[in-house]
Amino acid sequence: MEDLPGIVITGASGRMGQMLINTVVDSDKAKLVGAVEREGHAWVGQDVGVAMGGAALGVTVTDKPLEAFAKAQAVIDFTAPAATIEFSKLAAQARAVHVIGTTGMTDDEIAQLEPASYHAVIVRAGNMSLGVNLLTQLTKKVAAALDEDFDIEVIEAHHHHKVDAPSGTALMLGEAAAEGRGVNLADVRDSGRDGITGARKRGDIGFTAIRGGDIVGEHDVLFAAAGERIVLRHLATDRAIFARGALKAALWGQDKMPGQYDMVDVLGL
Ligand SMILES: NC(=O)C1=CN([C@@H]2O[C@H](COP(=O)(O)OP(=O)(O)OC[C@H]3O[C@@H](n4cnc5c(N)ncnc54)[C@H](O)[C@@H]3O)[C@@H](O)[C@H]2O)C=CC1
Ligand SMILES: O=C(O)C1=N[C@H](C(=O)O)C[C@H](O)C1
Repeated sequence: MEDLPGIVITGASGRMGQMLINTVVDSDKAKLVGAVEREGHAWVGQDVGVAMGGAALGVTVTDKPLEAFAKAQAVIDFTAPAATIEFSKLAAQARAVHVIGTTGMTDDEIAQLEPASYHAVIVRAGNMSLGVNLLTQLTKKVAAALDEDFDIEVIEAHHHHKVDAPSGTALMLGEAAAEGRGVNLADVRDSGRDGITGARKRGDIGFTAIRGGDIVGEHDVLFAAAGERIVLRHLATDRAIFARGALKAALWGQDKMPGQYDMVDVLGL
């Protein structure tokens, strides 16, 4: 037990934070050594197991991330963009692997992770599941095989609490489609149609976001041409798939050189 890699979970009270804590506690390959929440959060100072409504886990929720990271081999972070940028600096200081699931980061925010990656391993992906990462590879292949007679649309659906759109997964799938086509997503991205939009532009990659209820995460990549359609689909029904992927990434990163990686690297796809 003592030799197992120690993991800190940030955003401990969140939907993913709680799922990650349970996943690490249930694992025989890692141990939970820290739980971080934002300053002023009601859980700070409480045992994280008790705060979650269960038995004590011997880990007190803290709002001092560096103190927690210093005791860990990996930090698993599903929080918010500003917090993730700050955590990247602290995880690098502690030489801990930083697994980032946070989505909704701008290009400028993503660029701010680079200095940390000179000192520590960063694994970042908008979706940590095996199924979605496999779907990105399929999307790339299908997009490469078809020409612009096929309009590409990415349609995603999530629960009503989600704050960013399109989802990180939708953007991963859009990037994969653009790569297959040999174009830059930024040049062909069409998000948020509303009003008199004009006819669809040939070669564009469109995005539609649905928000409702407790949908965990659903993604379709639609290839639509005259007379036929292909739909590639992933349905997430349990957040455990993301937590399992994140833990796998934390363990995978233990013997890697500092740098930025993604789940395609971790899964060897
Ligand atoms: N990459 C993937 O596979 C997945 C990514 N996500 C992403 O993970 C993120 C979190 O999702 P949820 O858990 O649903 O959200 P949530 O809102 O339930 O949880 C976020 C947590 O982060 C905490 N937090 C925010 N700022 C903080 C700070 N400065 N220090 C410490 N804690 C802080 C909040 O208090 C909250 O507990 C989102 O960006 C979401 O899109 C979610 C599922 C899968
Ligand atoms: O916020 C979520 O819940 C999810 N976020 C990720 C995304 O933005 O794609 C992954 C998953 O779909 C759930």
